[in-house]
Amino acid sequence: MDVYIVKNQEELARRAYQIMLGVVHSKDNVILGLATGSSPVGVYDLFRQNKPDVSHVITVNLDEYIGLPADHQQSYAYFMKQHLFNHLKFKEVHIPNGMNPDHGAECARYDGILAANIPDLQLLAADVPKKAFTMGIKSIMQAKEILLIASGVQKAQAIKEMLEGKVTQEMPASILQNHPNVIAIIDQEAASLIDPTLLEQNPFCGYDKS
Ligand SMILES: N[C@@H]1[C@@H](O)[C@H](O)[C@@H](COP(=O)(O)O)O[C@@H]1O
Repeated sequence: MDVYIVKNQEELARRAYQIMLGVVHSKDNVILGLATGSSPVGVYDLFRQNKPDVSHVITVNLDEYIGLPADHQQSYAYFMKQHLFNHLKFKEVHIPNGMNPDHGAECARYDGILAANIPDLQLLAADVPKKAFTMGIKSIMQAKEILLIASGVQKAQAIKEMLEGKVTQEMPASILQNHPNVIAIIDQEAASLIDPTLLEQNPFCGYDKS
């Protein structure tokens, strides 16, 4: 895993955008796996501002709440439209259909697994469903390249465990230790608990002091 530590969320978004743009420009058919949540918002802002040609790019989102239609403001489909899909013309965009009553069929269709194991789901608003369709770890591990971004002190313990701990289901991101092509961009707050000797010993670790 190549780990880059950057100053703040703005720098993180800039670096992540550059890497994604490199992938977008690298060939005629590109498939991007995309997430929602707060982490990629700055990256999507840069896509909207710069409007690169993505007419050859297919996107596949990670997840969707079961029971929410795509036009519901809490749905991930709505989030993606607001932040990205209403502003750039992709070749195709794919998000699990939260309204498919046949969950097995929807999982099969999306090559994912039923009932997302999202640890903080109970912290979400009461009107948000407790279950989601999500891409499985196996599918994620089949990606040719994985870009992980993390910012803020609230991610520090998870980042430490992901990099330093053993590979375990309790810390799903730890499995990325076994993927051959991962770039992690982490801001200083999220990197604050990483053992400094790990950073010194790892030739792939970069530390951006700018
Ligand atoms: N559906 C999204 C996920 O795709 C995302 O990985 C997660 C992380 O959110 P954050 O970046 O806010 O930590 O949020 C939601 O659950």
